[in-house]
Amino acid sequence: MKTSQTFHKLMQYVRPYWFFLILSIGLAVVSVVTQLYIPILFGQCIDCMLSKGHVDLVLLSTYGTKIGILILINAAATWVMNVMNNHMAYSIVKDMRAQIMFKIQHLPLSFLDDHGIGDILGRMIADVDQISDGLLLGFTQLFSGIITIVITILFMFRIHVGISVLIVLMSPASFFVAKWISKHSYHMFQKMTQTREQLTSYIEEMVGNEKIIQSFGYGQRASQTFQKTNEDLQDYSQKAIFYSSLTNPSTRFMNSLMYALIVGIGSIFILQNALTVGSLSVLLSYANQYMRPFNDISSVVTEFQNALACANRVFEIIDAPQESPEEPNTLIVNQESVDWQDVSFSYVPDHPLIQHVSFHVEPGQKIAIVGPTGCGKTTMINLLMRFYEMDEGAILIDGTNIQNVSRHSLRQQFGMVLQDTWIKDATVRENLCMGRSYSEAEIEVACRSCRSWDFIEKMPKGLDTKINAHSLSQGQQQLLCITRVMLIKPKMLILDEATSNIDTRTEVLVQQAFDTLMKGRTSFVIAHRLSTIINADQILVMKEGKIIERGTHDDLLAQNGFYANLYNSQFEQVV
Ligand SMILES: Nc1ncnc2c1ncn2[C@@H]1O[C@H](COP(=O)(O)OP(=O)(O)OP(=O)(O)O)[C@@H](O)[C@H]1O
Repeated sequence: MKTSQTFHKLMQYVRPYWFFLILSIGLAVVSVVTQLYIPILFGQCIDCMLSKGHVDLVLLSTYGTKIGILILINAAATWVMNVMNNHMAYSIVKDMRAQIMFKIQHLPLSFLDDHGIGDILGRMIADVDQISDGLLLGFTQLFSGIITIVITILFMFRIHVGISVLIVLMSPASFFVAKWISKHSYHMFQKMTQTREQLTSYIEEMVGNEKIIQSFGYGQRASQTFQKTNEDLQDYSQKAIFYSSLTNPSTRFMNSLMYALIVGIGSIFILQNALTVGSLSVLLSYANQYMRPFNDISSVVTEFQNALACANRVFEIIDAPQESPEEPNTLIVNQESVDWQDVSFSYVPDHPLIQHVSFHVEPGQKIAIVGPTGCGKTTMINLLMRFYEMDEGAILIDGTNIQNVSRHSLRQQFGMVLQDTWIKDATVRENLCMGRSYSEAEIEVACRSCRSWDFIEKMPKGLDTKINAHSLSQGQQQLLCITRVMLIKPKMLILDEATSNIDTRTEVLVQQAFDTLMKGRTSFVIAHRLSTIINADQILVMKEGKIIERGTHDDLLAQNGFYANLYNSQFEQVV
């Protein structure tokens, strides 16, 4: 997106706060006018001091009082303006984060899969903070800076046209120096933001998987990669700061040159009686006031450019195409029969994955999907739940095409227990109920039937014990997740069996809990251990996205094909 487009989009977030913006600009005018009038009064004070022993004290005290009042008005206006600006900047940032959060919930899963959590976190937290800093600086310094420049020119020209023209002509020099520097720093700020993003993702990945890293002895390699990215970040940050820190000294140098020139030329005008000493002091003070916003604006521009780079990344999320609009129809399920009709799908165009898959599931049947890793088992579930939309074919539930009903009503029919358990930092009860209300008896029955009551009962406060993912074993987490689904009483089930990292005794419990849950429900089971699906009504054997064999366990063993091989090899391993 072009910088002007990003700026325009950013301004749309400012629009709801137009009242505060106008108030802030009004207060900036008051602050600038009072600030500029004070030097005039000081100049008049100087001209009251005619010579040694000749001071007009009455006039001096009148000017003194006026100066005092103006200082008070200036302080009050500046303070209220800052409060307004803070309110605007933080409100805009709040709106932006809310919109990103909303958007994330409506983005297709493919966007989240492609970008990763670290990247999205970085955009939502660090980038939005940077936008807030840029906006705050923009509101506080850009507006008052521009107003200062305009009003100072008017005040200066009233005092002496010649010197005012000199000041106005010389001022762009320092501005262009600053602009040249900020162009270079923008590039570095962009690299700095990208690298910071990489670092966030990397830390998140490494800390989240610390146990695996330790067990593989990958720590040193991980540290080296971390160190390289960390050093890059240091390098880009230092370069960005190096360029941007050049702005102030170089513009100040240009200003000092101009200051010296005004004093030289001004003294000639005083000698010719065309200017008083007081007026020259006012002009010098104005030259200073006039140049300050240029210096401020140049550093604001640098900061604002950084904010625009971040805004660009934030808008990439906000503007990303949403999931296709929801169908108004609701899926009503009575029988729970499922039909897959010639379904094909690929994540990447021209790389077909699921190819012409068709099968029929009778109500209440248990369907097991087996096959080597990467054959597309999880993808089948992604299509059934419409996390991804199929390219061809149709899936019908009780004769209704799932494409023609709302995703929400489709997903409501299913209870899912996945390998990755999700335990909130909350009480056992909150983890089980997930915002719904159940009676104490309902919870206990569900817990008992799903074999989780034994360990919940032993907890210090039972259902009201606070838990998190680290305070429970993998098996206990699984049992809680199964109980959670049991409480919802879904019509159909999707189970991704996670029996690999739990002990044999708990595995038996989990299996019993799964069996209880599946009783009478149409269930899709992604099976990793074939011993757990021997009693499935239909086993679909997948290879490279196609169903290559199907039937019951006994049918498939009798076929003595791929499944029989797979089963025998697992069985041999166990023996
Ligand atoms: N979001 C994605 N974008 C692109 N390719 C993907 C995506 N998700 C999965 N794949 C690829 O699709 C193929 C099938 O993945 P899938 O997760 O369905 O396999 P699986 O049979 O469930 O494997 P496993 O048994 O290891 O869980 C794999 O080659 C995988 O790399």
